[in-house]
Amino acid sequence: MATRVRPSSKRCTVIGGSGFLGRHLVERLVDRGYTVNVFDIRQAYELPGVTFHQGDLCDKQALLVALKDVSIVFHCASPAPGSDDRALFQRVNIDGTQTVIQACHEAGVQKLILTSSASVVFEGTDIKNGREDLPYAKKPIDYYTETKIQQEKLVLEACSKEKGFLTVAIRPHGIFGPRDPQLVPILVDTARRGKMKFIIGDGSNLVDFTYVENVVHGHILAAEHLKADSPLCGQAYHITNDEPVRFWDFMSQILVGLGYSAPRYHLPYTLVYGIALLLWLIALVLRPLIRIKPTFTPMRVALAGTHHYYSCTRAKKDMGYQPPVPLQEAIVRTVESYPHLQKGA
Ligand SMILES: NC(=O)C1=CN([C@@H]2O[C@H](COP(=O)(O)OP(=O)(O)OC[C@H]3O[C@@H](n4cnc5c(N)ncnc54)[C@H](O)[C@@H]3O)[C@@H](O)[C@H]2O)C=CC1
Ligand SMILES: CC(C)=CCC[C@@H](C)[C@H]1CC[C@H]2C3=C(CC[C@]12C)[C@@]1(C)CCC(=O)C[C@@H]1CC3
Repeated sequence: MATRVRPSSKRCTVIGGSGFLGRHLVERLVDRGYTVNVFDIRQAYELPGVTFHQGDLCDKQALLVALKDVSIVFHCASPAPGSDDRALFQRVNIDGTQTVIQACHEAGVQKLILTSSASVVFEGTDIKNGREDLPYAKKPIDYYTETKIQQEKLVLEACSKEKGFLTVAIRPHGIFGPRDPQLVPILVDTARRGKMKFIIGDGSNLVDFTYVENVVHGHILAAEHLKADSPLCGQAYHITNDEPVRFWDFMSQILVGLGYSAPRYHLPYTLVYGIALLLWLIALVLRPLIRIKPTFTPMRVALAGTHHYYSCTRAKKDMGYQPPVPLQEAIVRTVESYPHLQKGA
């Protein structure tokens, strides 16, 4: 009689492993002696010891090939948050995550670690030291967040000790670091277009920005602590730098580090939010004729002008999380990693 071989606990697949976070995660897993498969719609790099599987996570048959003999799956794929394609978010983040769960069951995967987002509780108003038991946002700030909420619920509800399938969700916030295609490049682009002169509000709002290696550390700790008798099963965990910083101080440090001027002039939050909302509506109405992408979307204004920082107490208690890279060192490493974005480069 054929017996099913239990996959090694150090064989894993990273869905979204070609992305910013995914690639850092893959590199760290390889360093720690894991055998890694990457599943992604694109192959962005090559790495010895890593097997790439190119495919769409909505395609179960393609996924099953990448999940063969694997015990841990990290799911960190998502369309870019800036997209306004609602159907794409629904297809990938909700339907696709259902497909991932189904494929994990069929392939005999034991653990699924989802990259969620701390924004699942954010409605555009202040959150100070928010804990994981805050309710999900009733009015999420965009389609991305709306589908991240549904995605997290699907993954956490799928956790079943009886079936031997354990799940956990990691909620990072404002990830930054080398190779990030989003935060620093958008910031520099805005500065180069002369639009980084203004501070929205009084500039005292505190926000979490999380260095990518700390986010990776949180994912690996979660995978290694997730056991049938552990408190992690079916739970969500904030993973941040645990050093809330003034949003505008953080942005200014990056800008000045790259040779640009820090924003100086204050504008009232409600005025900027109102203008951003108006521009967004105009862009929506004109969409059949012309595609306009405003720099200051209501979502970015809300993120730039409110307090939103989160407590990591649960992750510290249940998995011994401490951010290995402090914020100041993380900023220095990040600035040094973008010589091509320096002013005048
Ligand atoms: N960047 C940030 O500040 C934050 C990100 N997150 C979450 O972290 C995760 C990773 O984000 P990033 O690395 O920043 O994004 P990224 O855009 O760099 O990486 C996402 C990867 O998913 C892949 N992908 C997209 N659709 C796919 C599909 N249908 N099938 C297979 N692969 C697909 C992309 O090709 C890409 O390589 C996402 O789930 C995101 O929601 C959460 C909080 C903050
Ligand atoms: C005002 C201005 C032009 C700022 C530029 C920086 C922004 C692009 C980032 C500041 C906070 C970031 C952030 C995210 C994306 C990039 C920023 C808006 C997320 C929306 C990415 C996806 C998430 O899950 C939550 C993040 C919150 C913070």
